[in-house]
Amino acid sequence: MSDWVLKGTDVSRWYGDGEVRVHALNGVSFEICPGEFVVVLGPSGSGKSTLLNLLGGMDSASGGELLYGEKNLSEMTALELSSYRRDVVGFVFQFFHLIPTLTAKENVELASSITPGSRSADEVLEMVGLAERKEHFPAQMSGGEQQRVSIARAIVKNPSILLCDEPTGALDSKNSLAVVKLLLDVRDQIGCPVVTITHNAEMAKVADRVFYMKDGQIIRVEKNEHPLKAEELLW
Ligand SMILES: Nc1ncnc2c1ncn2[C@@H]1O[C@H](COP(=O)(O)OP(=O)(O)OP(=O)(O)O)[C@@H](O)[C@H]1O
Repeated sequence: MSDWVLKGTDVSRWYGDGEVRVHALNGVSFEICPGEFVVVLGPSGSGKSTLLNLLGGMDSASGGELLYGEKNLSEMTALELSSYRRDVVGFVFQFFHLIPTLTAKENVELASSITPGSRSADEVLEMVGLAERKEHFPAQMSGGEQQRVSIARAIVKNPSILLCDEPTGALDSKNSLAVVKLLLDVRDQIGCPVVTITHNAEMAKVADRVFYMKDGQIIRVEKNEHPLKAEELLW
């Protein structure tokens, strides 16, 4: 068994051609290891979302190799990539993206219904502390609660990797801390690695490793020997 879940070697993503070519990602190499919590930090335009989209199979690299097990994501067929997104990856977005006409439980069940081997919606809603609110619609819930539902929706599939794009970006400090704590709990209970983009450098203190990005490159990887607990953060 390999000691990584995803491994990128010289991964690039560019848009356009000739003089107008934009290098969103410029030859990055990295590994995402089992059970680790990775925070990706960097200024706007540094390539964070591009990297996350490649890891999630929502976009394909222009060059280099991105391996999940023995499979290069860039060489997968559309059908294989679709299964990868459905069965392997859990996504959490800044603005939750819940379906407004479905209850919390129905939002979660929609995800479990398309993925074989999923957990039960009741179980994961309990895990995220929303057992009492599962029949509520998104509009009847706070932003923090909606993000909890979106985390439940991501983990009900038993993902092999959880990807989060600014999961606290739309939340106040109290709810942000609760979401960080929940993501750490999820990592501990499900055991999947978590990769999260943030603009908040404080969040990096709970990470096992921090990827610092600039101009389409990972310019530094920092390993935290003693990651903080969510309760210790000064948000
Ligand atoms: N579809 C696209 N076509 C052309 N250029 C793009 C496209 N997507 C991203 N880019 C460019 O690639 C670079 C990296 O963008 P990316 O969204 O990955 O940065 P980011 O670090 O996530 O930024 P932010 O923090 O603002 O979300 C930027 O210069 C961006 O303008």
